[in-house]
This record gives sequence, structure tokens and C-alpha cells, in this order.
Amino acid sequence: MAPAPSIPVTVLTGYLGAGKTTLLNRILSENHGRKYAVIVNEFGEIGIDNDLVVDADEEVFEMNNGCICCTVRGDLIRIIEGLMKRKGGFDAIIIETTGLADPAPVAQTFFVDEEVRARVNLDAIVTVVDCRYVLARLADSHEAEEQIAFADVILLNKTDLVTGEQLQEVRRRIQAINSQARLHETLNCVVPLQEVLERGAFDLDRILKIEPNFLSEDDHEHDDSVASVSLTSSVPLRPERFIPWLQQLTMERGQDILRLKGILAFPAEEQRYVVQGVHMLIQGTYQRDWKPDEPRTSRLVFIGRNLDAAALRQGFEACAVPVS
Ligand SMILES: Nc1nc2c(ncn2[C@@H]2O[C@H](COP(=O)(O)OP(=O)(O)OP(=O)(O)O)[C@@H](O)[C@H]2O)c(=O)[nH]1
Repeated sequence: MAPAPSIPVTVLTGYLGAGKTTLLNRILSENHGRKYAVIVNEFGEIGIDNDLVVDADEEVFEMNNGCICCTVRGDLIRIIEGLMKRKGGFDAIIIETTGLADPAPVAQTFFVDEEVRARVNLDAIVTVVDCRYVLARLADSHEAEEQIAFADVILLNKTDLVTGEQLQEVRRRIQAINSQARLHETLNCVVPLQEVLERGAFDLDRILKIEPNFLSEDDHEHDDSVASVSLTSSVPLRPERFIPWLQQLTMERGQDILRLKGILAFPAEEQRYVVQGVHMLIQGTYQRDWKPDEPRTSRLVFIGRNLDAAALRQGFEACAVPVS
């Protein structure tokens, strides 16, 4: 019997808030005729990302207990092995890593684990870059640089938030770190899918040139200065309190807030309110109705440096006032 064909794996990476979920949703919403298994890993103990992935036919596996590049690599191997046992179930695997993941150990998984190596192949590392903030992140985050260095395809995303000159500067910096990756300038991650998926682009030799110990190294650096604060409330939040609180907070503390995201319940409101932020830029939209069996619990996650968990909790709780 001929061996089963190897399944391509695409790793989506990029710093916090760059647009990875936006790209994933774009892929899943398109009529591509393929069946993808999706693995989402996020930072922060309450899962929000997997809840923001479009309701597609694809199965989404969540990994919320740690960073994919550290503690949960064993979980990744187990999920992939589990997937492999279901014959003919899907054509390819897409992994969305947390914005803080170093892609090297994730990529390494596909070469060092025998079982995994026999069944799947790393097709490409696709890195989404937030053009507005990438230069600041390159100055203070080793992971941001690794994500660019390891990429096979790079989306220079959020082109609407920079001038033409700034975009050229971003291009120059990125090409200085990685001259091999294909670059695409994008708005909301709009890119033809064939530029991202099943490219057969991952080149182990190139990686070994950047990181000669790639296949043997087991530990890597991690930015411990970044932490998360997760808040939940089963009492609906008053929008007239919550929105000004968040605006004030991001105005004052935005420098340290690398990312915030939340799914919120407002009193007598049938729709979920989704809030997203990167530093001072925040966006809120009503998304979809709460499902009848879905608990109307508000969840909000902050990821950043020097976060004052007690003050955040207090501010959040002050927005949750039972309607009398
Ligand atoms: N202005 C602008 N906003 C964008 C663009 N692409 C995505 N966004 C917004 O940026 C925010 C973050 O996007 P996500 O796709 O959630 O980013 P992410 O990389 O998955 O974030 P994490 O998983 O938290 O690291 C959302 O509010 C998006 O709507 C773009 O091209 N321009």
C-alpha cells in the first residue's frame, strides 16, 4: 500500500494584534474547497480568540494553557497525532500561534518528533506584521524579530495606519532581517490564498543558517516581562461605564497595553459586544447574538507590560452593576 500523503501545515505567526485571526477568518471564509483542521493557541488563561474565529465547518482545537512554544508543545504533538488517526478528514492543518510565540520551537516540532514528521510537513511560516507598531516591537521584543526571521511569507498588514514613507521604512527593516521571504502589503490581511497556503516554502537549510542549533536546541528565550490579566463577570456590564473606562485606560496606559480583547454582555442587549485593542487604538463592534445556551459572561483580557492587575479588576468590576 502506498504511504498516506503528507499533510501540509501552515503556521500563522506575528506579534500581538497584527492580524493573525483576521487572516485565519479570511482563509476559513473563502470558498477554497479544502478542509482545514485549525489549531489556535493563545496567551491568557481565558480563551477569546477561538471564540472569534468564524463559525466555519472546520474544527478548531484550542490550546489555552500556555504558550505553544513552551509548555504546550507536547499538546501540539498530541493534537496532531490525534488528527492523523482520522483518515481522510482534512487536507491541511493551520496553526495560529500566540503573538508572543517564538516560531522556532513550533517549527522544530515538525522535524524532531518522528511520528509527526512521518505524517505532516511544515509548508510555510506566514508572519503577519502590524506596520504601525512593528518598528517599536523590533526594538523591544526578541520574538517579534524571530517571527520575521523565520517567515517564508510576510504580510505587511495595516497599511492604512502608516504613510507611504513609513511603509518603505518597514519594508527596509524587514528585508534587512529576512531577504528571502515574500512580502505582501495588505489591508485587513486581504491576500490571494495561494500566496499563503500550500506554498511548499519552508526551507530547513535557510533556517539552519540562521539558527544552526535549530534541530537540537530545546530551550529558547522568552519575554517574561509580558503578562496577561484575564477578567470575567457574570453580571452584565454597563456600556455607559465600560466604554469611558476603557477609553481612559488606553489613553493613560496604552503604551504598556500591547493587546486587549474582550467579548462583553451589556444589559438587555441580544448581541455580543467585541472589543479589540492594540496600544491606544481600540475598536468595538456588535458581533452576533448570544446563543440561547451560551452563558452571558463578559470576558476581557489585557496583555502587556507593568499591568496593575488589581486596578484593572477594580475598574472592570465597577462597570458591572446589576440592573435593579
Ligand atoms: N486598521 C486596521 N486594522 C486591522 C487590520 N487588520 C486587522 N485589523 C484589526 O486589528 C485588530 C487585531 O486583529 P487580530 O486579527 O485579532 O490580530 P491577532 O494577530 O490575531 O491578535 P492576537 O491573537 O491577540 O495576537 C482587530 O481589531 C482587527 O480588526 C488592518 O489592515 N487595518
